[in-house]
Amino acid sequence: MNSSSPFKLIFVEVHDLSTFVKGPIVAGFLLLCYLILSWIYNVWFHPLRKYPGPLVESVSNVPIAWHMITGNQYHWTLKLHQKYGHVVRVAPNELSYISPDAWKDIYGVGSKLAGRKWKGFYDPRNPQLHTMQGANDEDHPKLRRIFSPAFSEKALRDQQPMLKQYTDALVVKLNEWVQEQPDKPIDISKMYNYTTFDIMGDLAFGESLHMIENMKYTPWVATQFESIKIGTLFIASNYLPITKPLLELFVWLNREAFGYRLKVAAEHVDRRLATKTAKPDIWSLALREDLERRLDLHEMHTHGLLFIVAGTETSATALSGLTYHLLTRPETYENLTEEIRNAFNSIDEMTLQSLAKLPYLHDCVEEGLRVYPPVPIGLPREVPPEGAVISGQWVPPNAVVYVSQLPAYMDSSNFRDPDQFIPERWSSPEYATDNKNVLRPFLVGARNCLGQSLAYHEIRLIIATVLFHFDLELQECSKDWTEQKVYAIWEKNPLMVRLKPRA
Ligand code: HEM
Repeated sequence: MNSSSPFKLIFVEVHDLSTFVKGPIVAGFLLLCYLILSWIYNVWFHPLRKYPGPLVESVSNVPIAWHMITGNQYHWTLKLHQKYGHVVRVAPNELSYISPDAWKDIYGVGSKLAGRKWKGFYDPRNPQLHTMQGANDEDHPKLRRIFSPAFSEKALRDQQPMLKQYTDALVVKLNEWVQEQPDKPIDISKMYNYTTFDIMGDLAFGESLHMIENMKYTPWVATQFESIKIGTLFIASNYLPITKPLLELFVWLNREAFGYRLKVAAEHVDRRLATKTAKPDIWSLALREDLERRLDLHEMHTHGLLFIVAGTETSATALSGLTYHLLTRPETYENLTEEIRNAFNSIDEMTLQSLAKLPYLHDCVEEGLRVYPPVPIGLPREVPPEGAVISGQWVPPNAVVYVSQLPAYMDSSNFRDPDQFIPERWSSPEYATDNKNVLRPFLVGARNCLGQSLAYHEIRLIIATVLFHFDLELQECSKDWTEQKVYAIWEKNPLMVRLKPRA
């Protein structure tokens, strides 16, 4: 035996073992060879080798998958950007950006990447993607044209009575709470969720989900949070293909549960379609006669599901973040409350249009979206076969790229005092050097958020209604409320506040 050759040593010794033991040893050896070769390739030959990033992240997908499943992706990406600058190689084939120009290059109008949603993140089996959100570049504008009239300023004006109906119901419930148990704190974040779900139920299904009324989630709505969290496991498995068979088995074993979300959405949509109603909801505008593209029944169901997923938790998250930050900065809270209470003598005077004109409310909402964006991570796109120039640098085909939202908003190269909640930065010359156009919580370009105007109206109306009627006090147990995990979206903790009817 030649003792100078370790490979020979292994093979000779393996040769003497039983086949039962030999198999795993050979497989392990081959796996090790594969890993070493791929590490060498990733460091010295990979087309992204020139991009800055830590060595381990550049050679292996384990760190990104780990941070994803432990809910730590945002904090980890932020640290990497603070160390390596505006673009970081966060995984062998993946780049994260935090510069304003990257928004335009990746998602902007005319970008060839905008519609190339990375399948590792946007799983084609997810029914929510059998919609405009998952449509190709040819079909997307046609589908979007079907629904955009339902989100126009005119439609939103028509929907105002419905929006006010739910904010009134919220006030009734909050008043009942205060009268029955004046000293007992309430989870205001949950109340916001109930409100946005009831509103979207009305818009997408023509009926309330009765969550404000019952003060609890329906089982169907509760599965939305679980499914998003489980979804993170599926995304992570794309980085570690070895785990895929296990997850596939899990899907197969739970196939009924996976179908449940679409099934219930379909029942709601069917009920709405069977109702002849003059209500100005989404379907009254989406089923017009003059359309070049018609939806089949499955697409109606999947779009119903999309609106509920996209248009509820997001707005409620923005509201919760805004409320928390207002309550941690008493001066700001008082200024905003004063602006709202001075602007209206009664709640009936409060309209979507009048709220949109309140300057301090505007600045607070923008700042709330900056420090606590509902989608804090990056939404990945795949570079097309011809490659692309992003933020002034060439990126090779098939690389996965995105702008990481919260890391971009928390970086001192974009904002002065980035981790402070300072609404004044949106209007004061003191903050003129802030890179304000990096704030894109609704994305940019043709694939941006269809419900952006609705979301702004909802956020303004709900926060203004609450502050008009009540004084709020943050409870000690929620002092560190933003210390939360992120599973694509925030895993929100209860936001406990004490309410007092305004004096
Ligand atoms: C603060 C609240 C909201 C935020 C931050 C937000 C953010 C976003 C973002 C980042 C996207 C792009 C998703 C992607 O590329 O994967 C998106 C898409 C979308 N959002 Fe929102 N959203 C909000 C509220 C709403 C509301 C109230 C609706 C109403 C139903 C809505 C409906 C949609 C739809 C339909 C899309 C898909 C658009 C397309 O693919 O063309 N969103 N939203």
